[in-house]
Amino acid sequence: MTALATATSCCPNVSVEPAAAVLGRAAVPVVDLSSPGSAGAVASACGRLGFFKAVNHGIPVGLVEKLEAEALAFFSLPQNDKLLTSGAPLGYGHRKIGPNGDVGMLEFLMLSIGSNSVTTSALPTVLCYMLAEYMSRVQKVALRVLELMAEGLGMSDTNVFSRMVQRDGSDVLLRVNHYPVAMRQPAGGGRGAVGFGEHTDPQIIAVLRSNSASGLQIALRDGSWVPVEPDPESFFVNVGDSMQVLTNGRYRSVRHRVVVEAGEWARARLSMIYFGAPAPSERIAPVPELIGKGEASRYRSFTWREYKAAAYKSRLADRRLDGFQLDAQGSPDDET
Ligand SMILES: C=C1C[C@]23C[C@@]1(O)CC[C@H]2[C@@]12CC[C@H](O)[C@@](C)(C(=O)O1)[C@H]2[C@@H]3C(=O)O
Ligand SMILES: O=C(O)CCC(=O)C(=O)O
Ligand SMILES: [Fe+2]
Repeated sequence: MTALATATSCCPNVSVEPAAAVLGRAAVPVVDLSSPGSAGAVASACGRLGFFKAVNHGIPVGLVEKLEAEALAFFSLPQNDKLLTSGAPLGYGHRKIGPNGDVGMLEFLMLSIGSNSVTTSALPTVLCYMLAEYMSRVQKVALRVLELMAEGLGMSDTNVFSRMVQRDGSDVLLRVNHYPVAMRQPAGGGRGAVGFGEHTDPQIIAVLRSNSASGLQIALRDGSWVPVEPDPESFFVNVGDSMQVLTNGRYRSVRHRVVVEAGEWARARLSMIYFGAPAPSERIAPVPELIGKGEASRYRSFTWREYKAAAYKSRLADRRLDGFQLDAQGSPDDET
C-alpha cells in the first residue's frame, strides 16, 4: 500500500505521489460512445478499474454549461434561501454527508427523479427546468452505457441492466456538488484537502460531469490513488456496488474521493452526478449467465431497499459489500 492509499477522510491533508500523478493520465480509459466497437472497451475498463471516461456522448456542452451557470447562481444565494429547499437526504445540504457523521468541504443539491421530472420543489424555476432536461439527457447516456456493459460481457439480453434503472419506481438521483474555495480550510504547502471522502457508490452506475476544477481521484486495484484530469466535455462513468454484485464481481465498483485544490490559484469545483438504481423492491443478485462454470455466487441476493438502508447506516468509507459476500475468502476486493 502506498502512503496515498492510507489517507482517509479522517486525515484531511493528502498529497498525490508524482508516480501516481503521471500514471493517472494514462490510467483512465477513454471510450468513444459513438463507435460501434465500444462494448469491449467498456467491459475491459469496468473489469480493470470500474471507471472510464466517455466521449462523444451526444449531450451538447452548451446545455451543460447553462445548467452549470444556473446551479452556481443557486449556490450563490443567501444560505437561508438555500436551506428552504433542504429536506435531508434530498434538497440542499451543506458539509454533512449522509446521516452518520461524515463531513466534506462542499454544499450540494440532491434530487430524486421520478418519471423524468425533478421532484424537489422550491428550487428556482429555470434551474428546475434545466435539471429536468439534463436528467433526461444523461439518463439516455447511462442507458447506452448499461447496454454496452451487458454487451461487453456477451449477455444474451443486453437490456438487463438498463431496464433496472428505467422501470417505474426506479431510484434515480441527481446530485450537484459545489466545493467553494471559501469553505476550504487552509492547507499547508499547497496540498489538497479531502472535499468528499473515499467511498464506492452503492448504486448500479454513476455518470459524472464536472467543470475544469480538478479533484476527483480513483483508487487502483493496488490501493494507490490517481487523479482524474477534469474534462468538462466528457462524462466519467463509475461502476457501483450493485453492478459488482449483478456481474458476480466481473465489474468492480470503483473507490473514489475528491481532493480539492488548495492555494491562491484554487478554483471552485462543480460536479453533477447521475446515480442509477432500481426500484426499492427489485432484487439484486448475480445474473445466472454471469456466474462462470464451476464458480459460485459471491453475493447473497438482496433488494435495493435493503442495500440502500444498509448504506445509510454505514460511514462513507465503509466497505458496504462485505456484509453481503458469501465467500469471505474469495473477496473480489482482495484480487490483484
Ligand atoms: C455517508 C453516507 C452518504 C451516502 C449515504 C452514506 O451513509 C453512505 C453512502 C453515501 C453515498 C455515496 C454515493 C452518493 O453520493 C450517495 C447519494 C449515495 O447514494 O451513497 C451518498 C449518500 C449521501 O450523501 O446521502
Ligand atoms: O463531486 C464529485 O466530483 C464526486 C462526488 C461523489 O463521488 C459522490 O457524490 O458520490
Ligand atoms: Fe461517489
